[in-house]
Amino acid sequence: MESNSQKDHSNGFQSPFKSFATSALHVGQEAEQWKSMAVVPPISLSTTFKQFGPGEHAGFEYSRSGNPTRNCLEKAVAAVDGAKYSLALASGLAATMTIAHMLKCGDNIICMNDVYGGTNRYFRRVASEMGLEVSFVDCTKFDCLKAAIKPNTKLVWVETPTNPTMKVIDIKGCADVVHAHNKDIIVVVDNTFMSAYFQRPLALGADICMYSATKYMNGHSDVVMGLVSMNRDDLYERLKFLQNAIGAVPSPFDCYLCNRGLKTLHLRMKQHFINAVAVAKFLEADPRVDKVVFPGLPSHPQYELMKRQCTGCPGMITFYIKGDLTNATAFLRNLKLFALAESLGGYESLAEHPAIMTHASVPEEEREVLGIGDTLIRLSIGIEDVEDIIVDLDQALKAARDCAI
Ligand SMILES: Cc1ncc(COP(=O)(O)O)c(C=O)c1O
Ligand SMILES: N[C@@H](CC[Se]C[C@H](N)C(=O)O)C(=O)O
Repeated sequence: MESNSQKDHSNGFQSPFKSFATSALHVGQEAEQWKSMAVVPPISLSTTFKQFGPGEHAGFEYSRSGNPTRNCLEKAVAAVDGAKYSLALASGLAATMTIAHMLKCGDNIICMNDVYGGTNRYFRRVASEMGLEVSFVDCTKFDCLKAAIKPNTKLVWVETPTNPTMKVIDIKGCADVVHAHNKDIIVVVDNTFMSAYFQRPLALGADICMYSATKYMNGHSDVVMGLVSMNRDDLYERLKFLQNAIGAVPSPFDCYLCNRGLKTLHLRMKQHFINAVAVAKFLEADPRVDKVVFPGLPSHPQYELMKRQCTGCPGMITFYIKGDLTNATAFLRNLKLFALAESLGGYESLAEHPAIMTHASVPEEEREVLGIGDTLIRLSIGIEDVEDIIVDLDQALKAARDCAI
């Protein structure tokens, strides 16, 4: 992260990370690593690799344990995360599961009380069933976090901004609280919403930076993948072992695609940011909208924190439409340019209803407490022409209002 004096004063966020694009394009992609001198890493589909003698090989033995195309991706991701190491897994949830396998029966995990529905479901209905103890805590409040740490706490899991209510967690503050208590507690940040371009959790004190690469990191809605980056040698050794021992690895073709997607991450994120600010301003000024939650607007309660810990803001906007479920449904049904679909972070605009779709797995009472109600709509603003995005939202809001008349 650049120092305060190097801030980009045009928008108040931190300056972009130095040589981000150059690293994304070149680290791990050296043509010299291939006999063919291929400039674009080849897709290495072979499941196995010939050995010179038993146990004597050229760096690869079996594709689950290590794959040349996956290596290229992992090196590029480590570089853009400012990390020493990165590992690719079969999905974001496979990454979560692999991280959870570092713990043992009876260990405690503190998880931010507002996280992606599938993460909540994994911790509550899978990890808990296997003997891990999980406490859901509001990590935006350091007092609550501090009070929740127990002698058996081994891992703290936060997501920022949270999916879908966009609460922002102070990563450095959180890591400081946890590590002051016990430096061995592993702080994991789910960086899916921000991508490596806008936020570097490791530089802020986190031990592991994790992604659903299905989203912005790949950015083309055509790959399901997870990524984990870290600096600590011990964490890398353990996770590399688990990557192979559990075996939730991505295919070489998916690694190729994600590696390619990463090459335009900086360009995509800049456009997502520009488009999202315009859309958030449009929605905020619209009388058919009750409330907009977008961390890139001064109206967001943690806007100052966002500017302190991020270099910008992605295309994720949550808003509460006026009316009830009928209006929310009419809005979503009438969108034309936006697809009504789960997922986010692709080049195309998507809209969804978290209570019915992505967060249906969160118990209803918890959803209510978190504000994931009938009128909450989540948008993933794509990189189309922003005027067209706004025209589409405007006509769908009109249809939503008219359906109540
Ligand atoms: C913030 C966040 N983390 C993790 C996941 C899980 O990722 P995946 O779908 O790639 O398993 C998702 C979405 O599914 C998500 O939105
Ligand atoms: N993280 C994505 C994925 C959505 Se939910 C997927 C599926 N229905 C499930 O329950 O696992 C998002 O859009 O937030």
